[in-house]
Amino acid sequence: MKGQTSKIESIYQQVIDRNPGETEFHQAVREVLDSLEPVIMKYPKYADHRIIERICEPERQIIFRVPWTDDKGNIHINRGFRVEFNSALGPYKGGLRFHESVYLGIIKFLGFEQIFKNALTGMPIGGGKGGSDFNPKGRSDAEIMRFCQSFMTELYRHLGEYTDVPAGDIGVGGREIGYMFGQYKRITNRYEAGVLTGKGLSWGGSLVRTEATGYGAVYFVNEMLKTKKDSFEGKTCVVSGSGNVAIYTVEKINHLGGKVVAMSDSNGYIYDKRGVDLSLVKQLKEVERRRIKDYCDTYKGATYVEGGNIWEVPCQVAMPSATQNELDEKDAEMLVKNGCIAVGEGANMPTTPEGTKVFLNAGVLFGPGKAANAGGVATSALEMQQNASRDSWTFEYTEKRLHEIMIGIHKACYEQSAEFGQPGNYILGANIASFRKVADAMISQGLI
Ligand SMILES: NC(=O)C1=CN([C@@H]2O[C@H](COP(=O)(O)OP(=O)(O)OC[C@H]3O[C@@H](n4cnc5c(N)ncnc54)[C@H](OP(=O)(O)O)[C@@H]3O)[C@@H](O)[C@H]2O)C=CC1
Ligand SMILES: N=C(CCC(=O)O)C(=O)O
Repeated sequence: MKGQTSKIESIYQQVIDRNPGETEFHQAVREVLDSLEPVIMKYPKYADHRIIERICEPERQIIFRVPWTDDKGNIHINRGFRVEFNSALGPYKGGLRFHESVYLGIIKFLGFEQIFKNALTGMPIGGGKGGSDFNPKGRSDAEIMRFCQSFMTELYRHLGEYTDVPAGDIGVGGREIGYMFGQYKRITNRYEAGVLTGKGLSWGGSLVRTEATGYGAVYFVNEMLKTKKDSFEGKTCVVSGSGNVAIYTVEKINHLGGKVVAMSDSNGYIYDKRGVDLSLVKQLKEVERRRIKDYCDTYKGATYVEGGNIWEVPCQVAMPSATQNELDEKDAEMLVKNGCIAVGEGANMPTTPEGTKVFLNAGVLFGPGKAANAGGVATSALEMQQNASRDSWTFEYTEKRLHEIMIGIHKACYEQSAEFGQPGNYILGANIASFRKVADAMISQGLI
């Protein structure tokens, strides 16, 4: 065992040395590698083929300039990224993030996570991610359109339904996907519906895709609760964020009898002890693109805490659905003290390693993002399937498929955690189940 530990340690050190300063990428790699020692012991073939070293190195990293003009005619220059991380299981598949904090390290953490998340879905999709340091907040539709057109004018040459298929993430929703799809179609002169997912419903989009990540995260947590003969019924919940993932996490919690008392955005959080009025949050966020604090203009009984930490709100189920490393060790200790029994990561890597340790040591049911939030990309793959067969399914059928996929992910994670001696450790189970799938495909496809 000692030999394998030092082997994995030296691989991790190599990743740090080769990718200096990319701390979020290092963190994502560390979490997976920490699960792999028993796998390498049991199946030495993965070490023989140096699979871990190969999986930690992206197949391709694309960086490009994105010039655009604002409504006053001023010129702006942003940087675009697409990391095509691993295509062992299918075309690169993963979102695009438009946020001022984006740099290569963020895209590589997201792309690395995506490899394993996509593998867990059981769908034929590889892992990739992209985006830009462009901040869409406060920009007009016309400015967003011009940015998206410029971004796609460079990226299109790397995309294709059988090559690389982007979708949304932070700052990229239906509006942005529409503008990028239009530019792709104009340049290529092809209606290649499967090249982007999250499309509009009237032109190739899939029902349930908007709801999928949030619904799926709740389905996953519900499966964890069922192992303890429990459910969302009557549970007080907190959901961070108020974007696509957060909104539909709240919706499905409400469907299952839970009550969400707090939501947030990057300026602060609202608390409504009666349960957040989701229709108002949708109006504020999806239609008017306003701040969550405006919720209190309508509901005087609700409170808004500017710059507040949402994890100070007592709850039984916490669903971090905003961004990476938003929930740290102190937050986890506070949640456990206040009676939290389950956590579902709707966001990608929202809990710090120290926070995760607190939850695991306290016996909290913990659903890691690569498993819990896989419903979004799974439904993207269902969109690709519909596009490929020029078909469009009903909401009920698509949601049933999504639910079955999430039940399957939970089962695979639980079984692998039990096989490797830690039943209910979903981090271990998710990492091992997904790694083995990707690694076996990589071995079959030769040294490429
Ligand atoms: N969209 C998808 O299909 C999937 C998304 N995810 C992950 O879910 C998370 C949310 O994504 P999504 O809902 O699509 O994005 P949205 O842009 O729709 O919403 C993001 C939400 O998180 C908040 N937020 C973003 N950055 C920060 C920050 N640095 N600090 C505090 N709050 C922040 C935003 O607040 P504000 O408006 O103030 O910026 C907003 O409320 C991300 O981690 C994403 O990677 C995971 C799987 C699928
Ligand atoms: N942003 C997403 C969705 C990716 C996709 O639907 O291709 C994610 O899984 O993190």
